[in-house]
Amino acid sequence: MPIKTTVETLPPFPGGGDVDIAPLETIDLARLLVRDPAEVTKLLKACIKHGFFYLDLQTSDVGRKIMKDEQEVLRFMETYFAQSLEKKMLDDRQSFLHGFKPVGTFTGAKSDYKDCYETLKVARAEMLEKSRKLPEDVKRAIELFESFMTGSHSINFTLLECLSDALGLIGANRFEESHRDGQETNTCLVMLHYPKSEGDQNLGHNKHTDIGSITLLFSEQWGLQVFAPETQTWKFIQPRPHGHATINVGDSLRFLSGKKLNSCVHRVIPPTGDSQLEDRYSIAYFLRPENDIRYEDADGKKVSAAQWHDDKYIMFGTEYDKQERSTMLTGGMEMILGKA
Ligand SMILES: O=C(O)CCC(=O)C(=O)O
Ligand SMILES: [Fe+2]
Repeated sequence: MPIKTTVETLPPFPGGGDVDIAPLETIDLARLLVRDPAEVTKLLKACIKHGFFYLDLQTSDVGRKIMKDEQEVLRFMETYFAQSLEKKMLDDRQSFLHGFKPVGTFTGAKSDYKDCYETLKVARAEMLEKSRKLPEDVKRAIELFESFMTGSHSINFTLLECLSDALGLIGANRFEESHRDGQETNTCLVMLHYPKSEGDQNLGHNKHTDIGSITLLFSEQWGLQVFAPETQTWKFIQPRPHGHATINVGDSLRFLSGKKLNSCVHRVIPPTGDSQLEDRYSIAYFLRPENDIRYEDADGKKVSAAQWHDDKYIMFGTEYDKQERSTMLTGGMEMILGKA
């Protein structure tokens, strides 16, 4: 019997008082796997309206397997990130796609702050070829990473196929055709750690839309917020551990859909205010299109997926006021949703 997530078992809000929670839809993976027409329509609606939803993983084998792997990846992360900065910096490849990134590389969740998270990235291509360049700790747990990333990829691909069906796309216009196996891509796994910290100049993860097509996100802890157009305020996403992933549409899928699908503007801030009172961990699998695929960006300019990826990462590190003057950070969504 699958364990069902109930409201009673969900983690309470650590900030105390009332919390404004984003009303996200829940989509059932098992129903999508059999292409249940009502569930496929529900998926499309969620991707048009908010571009953010929960995916129930409890009802299918692939879902239950990924939940099990996720627990092991979290244990891996606790051990990995507990190492000294000096040791982790050995995995820094000065890359947006591979290896370690220290805290403070990008702008933070408020002006004058830098980000408050470190990451370890594993690109799908390097995992598939079991590259010698992979971080040593990842190599030692290669079976886990292979299983987790294969499962994540197949779940995201199911979503992609269902969205192509729902939009009636055929032939080369189907989304799968811009995400073909064997083509160069920036698809990757990112493990994020927000270290416990108090009163310094680092805060959360600045507002943004995701670069790629579909993000499969796991976090058991509070901190993730979405900008709600109906109230023009930030709302927290209720973490739903042991049962659900959070999915969001990224810029690339929005652009590939001719801007029919929407992506959500989101950020991470400590639920207790200005300081991160506990270590927070999250895991994101970013499905991205082939590097050579071209689409029209938020300003109507033709750009390749690889260029959008690199330019957006550069924007993540650019000063606040320059970010505010560009449509890049939020993929043009602020023109639709309102300014976050
Ligand atoms: O840490 C999180 O929950 C979200 C991270 C995120 O939005 C991202 O890495 O794009
Ligand atoms: Fe994100």
